[in-house]
Amino acid sequence: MTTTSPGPVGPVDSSRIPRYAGPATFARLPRLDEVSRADVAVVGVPFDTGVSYRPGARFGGNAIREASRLLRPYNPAQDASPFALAQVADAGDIAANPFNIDEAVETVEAAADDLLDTGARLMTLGGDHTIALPLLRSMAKKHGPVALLHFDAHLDTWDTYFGAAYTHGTPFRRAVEEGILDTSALSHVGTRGPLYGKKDLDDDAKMGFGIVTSADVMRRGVDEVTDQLRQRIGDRPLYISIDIDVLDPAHAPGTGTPEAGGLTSRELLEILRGLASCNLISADLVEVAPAYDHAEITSVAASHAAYELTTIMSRQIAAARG
Ligand SMILES: N=C(N)NCCCC(=O)O
Ligand SMILES: [Zn+2]
Ligand SMILES: [Zn+2]
Repeated sequence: MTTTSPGPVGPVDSSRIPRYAGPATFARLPRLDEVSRADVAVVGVPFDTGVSYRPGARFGGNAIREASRLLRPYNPAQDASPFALAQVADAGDIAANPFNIDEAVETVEAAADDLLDTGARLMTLGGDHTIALPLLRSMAKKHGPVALLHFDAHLDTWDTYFGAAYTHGTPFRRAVEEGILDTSALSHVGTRGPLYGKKDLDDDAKMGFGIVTSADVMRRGVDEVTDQLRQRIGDRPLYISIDIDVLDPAHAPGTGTPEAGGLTSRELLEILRGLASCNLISADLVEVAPAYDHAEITSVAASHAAYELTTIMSRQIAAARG
């Protein structure tokens, strides 16, 4: 006897229920507890105790959910209906201790482990960049050391702040030290802005990172840059971490450590689309701080970036299923 599976539960139909009605989930998708399991779990991490300047990214995930109400089910840029190809669901938030960074890092890692154990890929909505470390630990337990594509104005490979090892400026140095990254495939994209000294760049290069600066994207163009990134990544398991401050403050004012001269949202979305053939195991999008936003500029851009990443993962899940 053959049983026909009902297929993925998609978003609320905005032609029947106005898109501004009801509590927000990412893209109006079902909650994880409303479906039996998810291929892609969108999960929030409301945590911002690791920031060095403006706080507020603890509210980022919910701001992105609110801004994502306008996402529609068909993605023409990738010719795909991501929420029909795979079950994407909103897994709610990981409750991380705001008064104890070490404990919060452990909580995020354990929660990510639990979600990965169900076979889901993660689309994590931050939160500040500290959370990339426990997420990468969890990825490495499942996949071994992973390739990293890091979109950010900042290197985030600094050593410590005020003696603290776990901060939003230090996750990738910790990750390299812990051996959880594949150091033959590490790239920063969108880097710019003043540093503490030239040594920041020397240290970063010694860790294995290649840099595509924000100015490189402008001079060389999206296609050439994306080709280069694809070649460096190959077919390795890839984790993408997007700090929304990779965008120019004109495109993302709502963030904690803004730097002038960044990418446009169009450039970011096009680079992401160009990575659709990579083996994307999970991704995060961090540092949206809605108190500094205007008219949801930042959270709309973030919701679209998360939509492209989700589309890439859904397509790959569907392709692997055959
Ligand atoms: N990860 C982000 N957004 N920023 C890191 C900036 C670290 C600093 O204050 O030098
Ligand atoms: Zn940054
Ligand atoms: Zn960052």
